[in-house]
Amino acid sequence: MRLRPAGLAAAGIALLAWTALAGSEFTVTLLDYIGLYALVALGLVLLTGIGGLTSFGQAAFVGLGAYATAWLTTAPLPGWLAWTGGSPWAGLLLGLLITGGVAWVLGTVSLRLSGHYLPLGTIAWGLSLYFLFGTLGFLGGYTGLAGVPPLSLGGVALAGSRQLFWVIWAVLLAAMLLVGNLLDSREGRAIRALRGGMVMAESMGVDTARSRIAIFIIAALLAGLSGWLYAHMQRFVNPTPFGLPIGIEYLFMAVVGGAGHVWGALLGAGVVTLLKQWLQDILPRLLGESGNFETVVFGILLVVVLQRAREGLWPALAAFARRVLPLAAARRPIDAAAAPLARRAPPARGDVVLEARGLTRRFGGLVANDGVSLAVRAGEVLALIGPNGAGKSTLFNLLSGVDDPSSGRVVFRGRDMTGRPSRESAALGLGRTFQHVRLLPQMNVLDNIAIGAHLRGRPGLLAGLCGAALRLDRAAERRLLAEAARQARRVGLGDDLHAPAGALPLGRQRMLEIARALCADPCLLLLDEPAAGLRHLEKRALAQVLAGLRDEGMAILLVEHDMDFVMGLADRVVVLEFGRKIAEGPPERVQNDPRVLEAYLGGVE
Ligand SMILES: Nc1ncnc2c1ncn2[C@@H]1O[C@H](COP(=O)(O)OP(=O)(O)OP(=O)(O)O)[C@@H](O)[C@H]1O
Repeated sequence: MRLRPAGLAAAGIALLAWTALAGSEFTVTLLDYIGLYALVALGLVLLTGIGGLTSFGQAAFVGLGAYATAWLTTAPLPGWLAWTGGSPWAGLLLGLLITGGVAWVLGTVSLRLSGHYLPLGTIAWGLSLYFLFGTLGFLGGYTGLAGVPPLSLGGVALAGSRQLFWVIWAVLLAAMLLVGNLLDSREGRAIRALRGGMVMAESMGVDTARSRIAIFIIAALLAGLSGWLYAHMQRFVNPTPFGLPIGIEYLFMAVVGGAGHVWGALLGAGVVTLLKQWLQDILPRLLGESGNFETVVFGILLVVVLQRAREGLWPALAAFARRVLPLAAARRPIDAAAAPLARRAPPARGDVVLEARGLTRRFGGLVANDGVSLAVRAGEVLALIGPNGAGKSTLFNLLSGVDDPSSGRVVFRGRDMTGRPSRESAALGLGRTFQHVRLLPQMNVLDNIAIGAHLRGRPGLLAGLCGAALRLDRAAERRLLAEAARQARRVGLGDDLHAPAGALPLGRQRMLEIARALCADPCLLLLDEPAAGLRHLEKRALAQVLAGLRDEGMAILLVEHDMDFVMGLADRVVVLEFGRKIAEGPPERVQNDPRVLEAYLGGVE
């Protein structure tokens, strides 16, 4: 008999409940702290491990949640808040509102930063909020606010750690369930796509700025929720637990546990909290003097984890469990009977789909594209060729909305798309692949392909996030996955649906990118060197797929260096040299054009 992961989780929860009932006061208090820390680490899993945005400032959001409720429940309230009666539940509402609002403002400002500037930005506001907590008189300065009342449910005060245990862990498990649901959805794929790079995500139609803000706010709300529980557990708040060192510790928990996995948050919080406790006991005894030696050990451990198990402990633990336990594979069934997704009205064969009108792109003094014009029609394959550095990739970026021309216009399906973001072209039916494949290697083939269908399931962001978290999106999700499976089969990936995309050989990864583009129901495909790195048979299969798509009326523009591939497939060829178009026409004519031979061979006798 095979064990189901959900069964294992239920056994773990039962063990936890038993520990809470039978364990000592000390053990239960430790479990309470693990639960509180895991809530914050869960936000970091979403934000950092999955969304790729590193934050050192989460402790400050915990502080906002804690101070909001501590103030509301202890201070003399102004008239407009009198209706709350100083209730902890109103404190929760206020805390979440303040945390969400501050996160929205900070996110709007700091998520514009990229690379290492973003973590530096989070350190800056993490420090600022910490000092703000200590400076504001009505928050009690560095002494803090005392006399915070306990939570009460149905008239029963939850004053002890044993009673609070049930609340903390119920909140944590519910949050883990909701975040897990969210990640297993259309919005979740969009969030995961952020890690594959903004260019890829935007090309699939994801509004990356909105998705980044959304996960930033969700992570902050989870931290604020933890702060609320913390304040009513401690019954006292001061700034110390909300400073930068604790912010770093939260990140440490997520990284150690496995920042890319929901369960990694719990594992990391558990391991770090227990280890810290143990080290604080044992190190002073071993060394014969007191001090924060555990911090030194944590620093060393972090280096070891980053070197030896960069993905954290959870993937290693899961792999071990798969080896020793008869675990059932978690495969989502594909509902072949799911209603097909709606399709866009295709352009008539022969209609101009995409036009470049006098495109020029200058990089300083270098003119990478110089007044290039071309048109791609429905039902044809147009190949863009030219020696290295001729300006093909630059033109591709202009046509797909990744870059803006210095002058000239891009017209797609009759609309001027010059200067518009690539997701708007994607919405109009432009699908693309990349010169260097961009996919999510850990995610399976099916989900990678389904990212392409992002714009074909269309609830707004908030409805999408809530619907996914509450599993209200299952019917739509079945249709998206059925479509992804259909496209996978179309390019010959039908047997690889559940394999991690990173495990495929390069040729099949390129096919995956084509299936992902097809999943968007495009009328134009831009393929950047699709045959690069493919073996002979793979190239033949690719040519067959592309010829089939052309016969269905697809417009295809491809950049390619492999001349046999181009000449066998293309209906027309455009040749660039030094950024200028030097020839255009059917393959046989272009092949014999003296200017083309000159460009490629450096002259003809
Ligand atoms: N972001 C940039 N900044 C400065 N110069 C650039 C930039 N992108 C491209 N270039 C320059 O523009 C010219 C055209 O480059 P591009 O990559 O478009 O050529 P290509 O035909 O795609 O070459 P390859 O076949 O080698 O990929 C090159 O001289 C390149 O160095």
